[in-house]
Amino acid sequence: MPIVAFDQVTVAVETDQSPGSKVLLDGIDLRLAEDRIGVIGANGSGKSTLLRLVNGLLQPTTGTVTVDGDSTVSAVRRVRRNVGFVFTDPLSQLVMPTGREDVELSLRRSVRNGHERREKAEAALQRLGLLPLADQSIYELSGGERQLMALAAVLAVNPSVLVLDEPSTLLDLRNRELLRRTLAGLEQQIIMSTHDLDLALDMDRVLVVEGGSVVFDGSPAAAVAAYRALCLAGPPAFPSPSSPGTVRQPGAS
Ligand SMILES: Nc1ncnc2c1ncn2[C@@H]1O[C@H](COP(=O)(O)OP(=O)(O)OP(=O)(O)O)[C@@H](O)[C@H]1O
Repeated sequence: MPIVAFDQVTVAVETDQSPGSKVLLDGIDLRLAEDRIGVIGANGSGKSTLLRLVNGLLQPTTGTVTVDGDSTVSAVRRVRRNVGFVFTDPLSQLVMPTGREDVELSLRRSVRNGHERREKAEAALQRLGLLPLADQSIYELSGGERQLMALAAVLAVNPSVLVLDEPSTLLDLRNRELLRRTLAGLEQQIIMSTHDLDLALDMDRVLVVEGGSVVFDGSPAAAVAAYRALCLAGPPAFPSPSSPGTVRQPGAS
């Protein structure tokens, strides 16, 4: 598996509301080498910000993020070839009139031959049961259908790391199960944020993000318990340090 490493990462931005800098992430030190990594946490805790660092969509203010040793700043092109990113909102990703055209577009750089490209696009659509919808306008698809279409476009290029930002938000139960089965069958390393705690339990390792810090890092069951405690009882109701996994205090490096 690839290794995604965060070394002393902070992200800070300036906004009209905070002319100094607003810290979105602080003290992130991670070495992600497992096949399936989940990221959970409350709204606005910093999950998307963390994920966007992995393929260089966002650059750290301080510290470094690397994917198999490639910096997301100095080697961003190589990182982007290796890391596929699926956005929460499929309309921020799907730019062509139909899903088929979108999948073919994403293959344009890696597959020069038009016939081969069409075949690969067909296979990617087939894998997610999307062939019947492939030639329909993106705007005529339901939100969930679009979400699967965006996943198909990213999977078509076979990235070695797949980053998914809340991929099941728009999916019904049947399509959520299709997503689970599809993800389970992939050889890629997966890093996924989700509010769906069942999906989180499918992972090998789960990070809990709160207030821009990773406050728990460990097994899925322990992480979900930590997150529930955090939400329901309020901080600092984390599991005791003897629980499986690592409890981290916000801001600690
Ligand atoms: N460019 C930006 N400028 C200012 N604030 C930002 C910026 N990007 C994100 N934020 C803020 O940073 C915090 C974390 O945002 P982020 O999108 O990472 O949260 P999240 O955990 O993914 O939330 P959700 O579960 O609601 O999707 C939020 O308070 C958000 O408003």
